[in-house]
Amino acid sequence: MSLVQAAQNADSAFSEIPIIDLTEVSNPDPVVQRSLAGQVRDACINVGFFYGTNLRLHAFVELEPIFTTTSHTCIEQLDIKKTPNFKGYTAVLSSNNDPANSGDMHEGFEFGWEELDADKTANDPRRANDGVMAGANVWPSEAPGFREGMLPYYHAAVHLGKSLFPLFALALDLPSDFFDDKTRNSAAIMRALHYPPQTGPVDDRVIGIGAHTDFECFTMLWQEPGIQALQVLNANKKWIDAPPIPGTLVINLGDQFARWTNDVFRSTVHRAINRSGVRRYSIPLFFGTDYDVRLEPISSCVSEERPLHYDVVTAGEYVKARLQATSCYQIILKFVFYPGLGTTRDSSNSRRRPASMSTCGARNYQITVTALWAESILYGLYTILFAGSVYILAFQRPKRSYLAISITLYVAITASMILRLIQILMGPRTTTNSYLVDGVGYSCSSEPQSSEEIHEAWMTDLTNAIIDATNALAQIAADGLLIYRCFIIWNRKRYVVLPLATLLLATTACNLSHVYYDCELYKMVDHPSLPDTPPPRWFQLVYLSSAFNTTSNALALATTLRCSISAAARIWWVSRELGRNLKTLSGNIYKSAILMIVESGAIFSSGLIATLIVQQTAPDYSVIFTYAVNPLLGIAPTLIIVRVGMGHAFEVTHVAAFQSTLLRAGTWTAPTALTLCVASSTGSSESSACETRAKYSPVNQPNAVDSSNDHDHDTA
Ligand SMILES: O=C(O)CCC(=O)C(=O)O
Ligand SMILES: [Fe+2]
Repeated sequence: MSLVQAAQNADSAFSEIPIIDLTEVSNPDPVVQRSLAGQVRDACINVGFFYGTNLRLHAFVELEPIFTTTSHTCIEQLDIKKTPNFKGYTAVLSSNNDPANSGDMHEGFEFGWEELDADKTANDPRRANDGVMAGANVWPSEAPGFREGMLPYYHAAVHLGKSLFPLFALALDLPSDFFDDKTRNSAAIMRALHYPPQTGPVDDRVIGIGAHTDFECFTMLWQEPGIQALQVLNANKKWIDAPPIPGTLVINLGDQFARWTNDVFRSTVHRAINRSGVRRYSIPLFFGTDYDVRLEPISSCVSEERPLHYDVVTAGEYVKARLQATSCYQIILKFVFYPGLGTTRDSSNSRRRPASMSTCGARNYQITVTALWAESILYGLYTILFAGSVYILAFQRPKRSYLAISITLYVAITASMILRLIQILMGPRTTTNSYLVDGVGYSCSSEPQSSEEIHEAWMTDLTNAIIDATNALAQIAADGLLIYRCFIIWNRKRYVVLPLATLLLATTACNLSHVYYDCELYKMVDHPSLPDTPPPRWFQLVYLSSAFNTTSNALALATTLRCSISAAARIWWVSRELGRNLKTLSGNIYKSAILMIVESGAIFSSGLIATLIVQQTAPDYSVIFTYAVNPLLGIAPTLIIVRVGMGHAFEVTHVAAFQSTLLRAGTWTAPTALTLCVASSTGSSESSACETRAKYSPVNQPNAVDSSNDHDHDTA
């Protein structure tokens, strides 16, 4: 009978799970293999589950310490939501396998391939291809025996799992080595699960593990003897018990096989409820193909009467989408801080110390209040500076554009501060009941969010979108000014500012994309029929928004830093040359340093760098820096604007005449083409320009300078 015919005639109203003796699983005799494959084929087509007996695999793993002795602080550090690769600890109720349910009543610990000698795994090139799971396992430091106990069992189970693939291949009328090149990297994930007992009336929406299918090729499940919990759904929608049978493993098919076989092999729905009155342990090993393998249907499983059931995706894409939908159930909020740098994750899965859940509750509130204080104090200083800039520039018509930049910056930064304040005042639960990892806010409690919390989360997402837009505007104004100043300081050399302008353009494009995806996110959560579990598009949007935010932050930092370095370098060089040649600057080193810091916008770049460092080293406190850096974005350019207004700004103008004057006077020794003058920036301050020159010129010949070249080049 063909596979398609067998599937059409399948009898899936089973009342028990078949048992297959796998003693001979490694016997190469084709007759033995075919007989075994026949039994496997029947079980896979009709039930999707079977018990394997005589496996010579001994799971004796002591799970007690990991779930009872290990301290909560230790284990919470390894929360799966804080690791970048879905490995680590899952708390009770923090995953949800059945979208109709409210959370799974189990906790678990998840890990993947690792050599017993951990150093070997780190350098194993085969592991580079582990898709969403790529990256090291995490192990609880307080239970060192856990790793040593689990890994030998893991290796033995993976070995056994590999030996089952030829049987599945033969069962599908394929050559026995069909899966060899698709299972080179053992995409095998093991979970140690602990089910607390559920006694008394049990809410059907909160059970051990809700109804689900597994997502890999097949699962090999060890169950603690003597405790019934696992149930399998038959075609009559009846739950059939699959009790533990000593010496066996339950083997069930997952969605990868269902996709590959166009549902000829069944990925059967199952669940677990521990009503035994005592806690229960189980250890599933989810065995998939390599993540880059495309789940293309086997041709013998597709026909006219059985058309294609699924789109083709890679195993990695499929597993990732399912993992996200299951384990991120609690993520409702999305915060992105400016300038951010709220998210600094690089996409290469590099591990960083996550913000810990210890910032939840009152502590988070305290940190937020401290951050607000820091921001307010700096904002106060900024306001004084801004008022000063308006006072100085209000009557200087040629400098109207400086005044416009100062006002734009102040309005944008004030708006973002006010919005942030509104966000905090309107979202007290969010402030006290969430923690941040990589720019995504998580609820601290494992309870599903109340409608008030969800409402607050919407508000947060909305205000975030607006704050991001105002920050984008402030960024353009601030960086635009810095770049323009560089242009002036570098004597209008285009090659200096063109790369900076390109960087600013790229930053703006990323910022706008970031705002766009924030708005899309808001639109999505604002929908009246928001599903309990975030749909895949939600994750896509969070990912895109975060990716653009990270990129724009990186570009903004690059732009600001390059501007600061270019300006500071030029100022330093010019001052040094002056000092060396005119020999009167030695007393002004201090002044030059201040000049370099203020006029290069280094105050802001230093703030950004400090924020990044704190995010990496003490992420719990990074909020304080993230808030404080906001007014700095205004302070740095406004300081420059004030100096320009007062006629003290550093200008390197085209004063060949000055140089030649000095040369003529025999005081100029630099062989370079340095053309410089420290002067004020307006035509009206001509005298102060000359004074400055006079001060720097030992021969005191200001009148010899051709002032016609010396008029303000800076009438932006
Ligand atoms: O623990 C069990 O019995 C079932 C576990 C399971 O189905 C799973 O983790 O996918
Ligand atoms: Fe399962």
